[in-house]
Amino acid sequence: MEFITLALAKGRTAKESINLLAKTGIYFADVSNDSRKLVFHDSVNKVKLIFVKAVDVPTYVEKGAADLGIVGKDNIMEARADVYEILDLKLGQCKFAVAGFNGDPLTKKKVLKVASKYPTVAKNHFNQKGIPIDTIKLNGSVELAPIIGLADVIVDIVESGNTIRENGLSILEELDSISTRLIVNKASFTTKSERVHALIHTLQTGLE
Ligand SMILES: Nc1ncnc2c1ncn2[C@@H]1O[C@H](COP(=O)(O)OP(=O)(O)OP(=O)(O)O)[C@@H](O)[C@H]1O
Ligand SMILES: O=P(O)(O)OC[C@H]1O[C@H](OP(=O)(O)OP(=O)(O)O)[C@H](O)[C@@H]1O
Repeated sequence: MEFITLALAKGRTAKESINLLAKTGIYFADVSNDSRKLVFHDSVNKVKLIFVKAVDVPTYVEKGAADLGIVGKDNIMEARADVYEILDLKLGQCKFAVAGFNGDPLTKKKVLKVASKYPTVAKNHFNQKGIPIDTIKLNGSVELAPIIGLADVIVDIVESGNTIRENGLSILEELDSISTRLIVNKASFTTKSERVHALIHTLQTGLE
């Protein structure tokens, strides 16, 4: 039997994802927090696990470098990758929100300056509302942008709300709910149908 390749997002959801896989019997003996290793094998179930930066998982799966991927809905939406989104793994639950200073009307400015790690998501949202924006792509500490005057508002992830609160910002609009999803390469879904469906079924059972 050939190995099937699963791309797993590094970062805050990695440990829980690996625990979920282990619960279903897909087990990688040498995975450890301290290791810098990026490729692991479950030779019983013939699954090859590759550790990929979260933002890159949709690309690996769309291009067929991985048959399946485990990644946040935020990264799937931003990448607009042509993949199948199959399961909600219910990990990494948070939501997208527009945040800024309370009382700042969103439409006062001619062109709203929006800072985000997710410029495509931000553009889509404000396009739908007919509000013209300039996006400023940042890679972290996005909440700084309105404070420093780099942007009027941000589009970012909110979970506990602590980061927003502790930086004197408020949620101005709540957008999509986010959680970790299982995605599948479209060709693999057909050509490796048996293996892919078995893995989907295994994960589904683990979620129950
Ligand atoms: N505060 C949060 N609470 C819950 N889930 C979150 C939170 N922030 C991010 N996530 C989810 O976890 C995934 C991984 O987040 P993480 O911050 O580890 O990735 P990243 O932003 O790619 O990391 P890095 O900061 O190293 O670039 C995100 O894509 C998102 O789906
Ligand atoms: O509502 P909270 O529970 O405070 O979580 C939200 C924060 O978590 C994420 O940041 P992350 O920790 O990935 O740091 P970053 O600034 O480097 O993106 C996100 O971008 C928010 O800043």
